[in-house]
Amino acid sequence: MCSAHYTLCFQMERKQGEVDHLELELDRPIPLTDKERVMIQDSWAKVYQNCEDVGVAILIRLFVNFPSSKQYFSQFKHIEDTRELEQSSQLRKHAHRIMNAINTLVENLDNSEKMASVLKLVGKAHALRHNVDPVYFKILSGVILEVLGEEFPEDVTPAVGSAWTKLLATLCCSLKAVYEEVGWTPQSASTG
Ligand code: HEM
Repeated sequence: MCSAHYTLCFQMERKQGEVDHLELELDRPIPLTDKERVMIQDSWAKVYQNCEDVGVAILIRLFVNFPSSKQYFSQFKHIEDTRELEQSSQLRKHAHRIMNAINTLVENLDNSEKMASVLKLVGKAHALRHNVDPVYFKILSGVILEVLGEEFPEDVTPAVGSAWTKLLATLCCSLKAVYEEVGWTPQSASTG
């Protein structure tokens, strides 16, 4: 159900070949090289200067292209108007939280213990408190790659994009491992 749903969502946006490719890329964590760490940190410095706008743009893209991802947010799950969504304080707060968490990961690319502890907290909160299907982390990762590539074409070159794909694969795989550790099952989710 998980991966079928994911594929279905992505078919709205992408060609099947690209879906398979991205799904595969996000499915296995590959260690970053030193050069890739620098590429991520340099490009993130630019992105983080526009933290609020980029965070909101990412979430708007997620919620407009994949409306089922809104189901978890009590305050805007029924809102369809993009401008109204943009004004939602719950959305803006979550955008801020995501950007902060990514910032901590980027600042600690060479500290795997710190990265694991951040991702453990995020995974536990989403599995146990918010009951979010982990498929949405992959969907969000695809959206992040897309928005960064479009908004920062000079900084996010294909090589930089591929370094980011590796980092997001680590994020998705670590969160999946936390979900497994806490015994989350698709049946327990309300995927409405
Ligand atoms: C990189 C991915 C993400 C990060 C770093 C992140 C981060 C966070 C953090 C730090 C919180 C507060 C945690 C807490 O309740 O203690 C939070 C809350 C939440 N997140 Fe995420 N999140 C991510 C992706 C998602 C996705 C994909 C969804 C669902 C589609 C989601 C749904 C929620 C919901 C429903 C809440 C509670 C919101 C509220 O109470 O206002 N998150 N997130």
